[in-house]
Amino acid sequence: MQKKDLAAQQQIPEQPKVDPRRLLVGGNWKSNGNVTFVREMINEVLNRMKFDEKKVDVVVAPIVIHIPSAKAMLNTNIMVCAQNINMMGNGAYTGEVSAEQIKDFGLQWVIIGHSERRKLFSENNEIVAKKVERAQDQGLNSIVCIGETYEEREEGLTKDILKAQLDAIKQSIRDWSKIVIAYEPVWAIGTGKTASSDMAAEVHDYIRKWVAQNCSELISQQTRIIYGGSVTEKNAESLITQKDIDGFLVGGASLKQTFAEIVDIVNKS
Ligand SMILES: O=C[C@H](O)COP(=O)(O)O
Repeated sequence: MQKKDLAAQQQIPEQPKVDPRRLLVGGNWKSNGNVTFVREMINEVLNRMKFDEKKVDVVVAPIVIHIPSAKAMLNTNIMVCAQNINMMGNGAYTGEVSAEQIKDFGLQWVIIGHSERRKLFSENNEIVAKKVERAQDQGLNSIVCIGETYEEREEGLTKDILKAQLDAIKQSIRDWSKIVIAYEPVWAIGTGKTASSDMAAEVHDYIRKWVAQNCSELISQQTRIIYGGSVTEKNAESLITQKDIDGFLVGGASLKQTFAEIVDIVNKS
């Protein structure tokens, strides 16, 4: 019997088509919080949020020892994300967590190349590229962070820096459906200085064009490019209404009730 006939006979419902460019809001908790924070934030904020999960993906990234309890406590429509993976895999690498272990634990998401890791832990473009390769090998969804410093922007180097960061990861990516690019201008992270919506729109347009030129027009239209850098409930609307901004990676505001307000704004956009 043909598959089609079998499906009709068994009345198998058609799988809903997921928009590859559905919106995404990530909460990056960085190295914040304790056991009580995780429990209260999840029970009192995250699990009370209402959003259309076909329209918006919501992920939260706790520190690694909080991942198991967060995963157990969170409603199923909110996914847990690792903040980092190593570039080597399993082995004698004290203190490191591999992409294999993240996948084995049942996570699907990881943040790679955050500017804090680039700056404080000397992760250069080559290391970021290796980590992206590891994540791709394990089929993990990667939120790959790129962005320029204040000095680089002042010197008019923003696009050169972004191009170098994107060029570096290009060879590591075999499956673009597992890649989200997070544009996070370093000068806007944790400073209260957000890129204006025009400024962010211009950079997101540049990134999308880079994807079109280096991969394909179709992939560029299906790739999520999110913004991060002092996103709050006050600026979220003006940013999310830009055509090339597909969501946010939120730091400070993801540690409180404001995260739910940001998710709500994105959900209603
Ligand atoms: O990963 C998140 C970004 O670093 C943004 O952090 P922020 O919202 O505290 O500026």
